[in-house]
Amino acid sequence: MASNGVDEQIKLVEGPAGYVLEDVPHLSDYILDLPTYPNPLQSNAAYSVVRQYFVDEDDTVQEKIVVHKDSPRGTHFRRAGPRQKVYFKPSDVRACIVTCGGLCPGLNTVIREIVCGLHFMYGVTEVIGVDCGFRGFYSKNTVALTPKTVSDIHKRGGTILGTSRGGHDTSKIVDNIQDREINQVYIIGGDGTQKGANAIYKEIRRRGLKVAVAGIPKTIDNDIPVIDKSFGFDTAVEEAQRAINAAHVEATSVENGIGIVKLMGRYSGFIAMYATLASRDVDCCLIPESPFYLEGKGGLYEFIAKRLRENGHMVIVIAEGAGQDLVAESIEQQDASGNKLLKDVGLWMSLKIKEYFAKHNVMDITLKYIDPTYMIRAIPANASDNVYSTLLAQSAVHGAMAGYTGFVSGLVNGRHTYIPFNRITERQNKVVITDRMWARMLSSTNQPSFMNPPKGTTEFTD
Ligand SMILES: Nc1ncnc2c1ncn2[C@@H]1O[C@H](COP(=O)(O)OP(=O)(O)OP(=O)(O)O)[C@@H](O)[C@H]1O
Ligand SMILES: O=P(O)(O)OC[C@H]1O[C@](O)(CO)[C@@H](O)[C@@H]1O
Ligand SMILES: [Mg+2]
Repeated sequence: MASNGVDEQIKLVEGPAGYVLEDVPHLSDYILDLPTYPNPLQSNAAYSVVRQYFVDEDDTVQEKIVVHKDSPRGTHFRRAGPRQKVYFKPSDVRACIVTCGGLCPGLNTVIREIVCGLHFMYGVTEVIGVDCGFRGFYSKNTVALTPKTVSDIHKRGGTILGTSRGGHDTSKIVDNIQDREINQVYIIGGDGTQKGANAIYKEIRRRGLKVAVAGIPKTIDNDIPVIDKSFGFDTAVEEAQRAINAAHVEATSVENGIGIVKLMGRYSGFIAMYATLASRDVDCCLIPESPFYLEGKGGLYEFIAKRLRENGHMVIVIAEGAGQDLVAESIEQQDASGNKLLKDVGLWMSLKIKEYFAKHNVMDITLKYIDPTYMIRAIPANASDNVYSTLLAQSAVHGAMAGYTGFVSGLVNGRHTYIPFNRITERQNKVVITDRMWARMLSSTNQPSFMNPPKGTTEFTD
């Protein structure tokens, strides 16, 4: 095994033909002579009939599956799933679960399936929930979680544990983990949360504790890299259809009707792009990754006037992070986690359009602005996200029981894997506007590319 020796977390294993495994840490990397136990699943009636239920230690999943005949084999991740041996005696396990960051459909499903997976697959009975995010470790009481208490929570939106932004104090959190004799920590949250989880893992390792830290990436914006998509994303896109439909009905019911829908997406426009593609009623989709301008040739005002003349109505979907540089602002504000607080670009754009059409006497318009922001994330997961969340949770449980730590459970090319924290926190996933998906979206709306703002007009102001 080759380790780069720079960061104890990065474990690289190289093989023939350019094969690289970006492996995840294991408790045995820093604690010697750990005892192992046979996996209780071997005698579980549901699983023992499955041939090859246990994952081979050497199974890995390739990151890039489109290759040429001479391509190197490239990066791989460890395949998730149950191992023959586990590193925890079930009766010794004391697990905890925490949810942090914004809400996302499926959070309760993940909580439920960690509790039920630990209980029914491994016979673990001690699972506690941390109240209200990271700060709950040191400022709140915990709640006992049993299969009974979580049995129907997947039907509810939100998180039964509560969530928060800010309040991450690594040493206080790890002190608390130590004091409560917790030895498995399941951390559900987005990019910020997983950075926090990484810090917790590193501190636990520095103290030499036998505590497995497993992350389950959560982001409604789909902005976590490497993984195929995040749980809850499908549900959010589906719910966004209701707002787009409403905007379309409003716009088509009047002369020169314009419906504007603002959707979530702080830095990444995935929800807006997929919701637009799914709907086919959208005339223009604006996302943070693709700057646009209002005035002049090729600008938004010109396009709106053209569409209204052609069709008599139009629908615009705008991601909340789009066009932020257009919205005049003096003081930049942040939330408790340090995330930039955004201006309401949907409202701003609605006012600008109304003002422009009135001032220039272009035509009489009727504009309705719909902001379903929190409605698309405060709902229970749909069927597909429920199944997906279940498998992510079960993978995390299998990984922690097998002694892996410092990892997130994630889907890569349709297979469940364990990915080291650093790989998902080092950058954000964004819509690549030179990729085919954005081109498909453009061809569905036939909107301007906004690539060539006319000279003389201020590029990003009106
Ligand atoms: N770099 C960091 N190191 C340690 N903790 C962090 C870091 N960034 C954020 N956190 C903590 O993680 C938690 C959640 O962070 P944040 O509010 O940014 O949400 P998130 O996990 O990114 O989810 P989302 O943005 O999808 O809603 C907060 O408690 C915050 O203090
Ligand atoms: O208002 P809150 O709860 O901070 O959450 C808003 C943010 O959360 C996100 O959904 C990410 O989870 C962003 O798209 C959005 O800007
Ligand atoms: Mg975030």
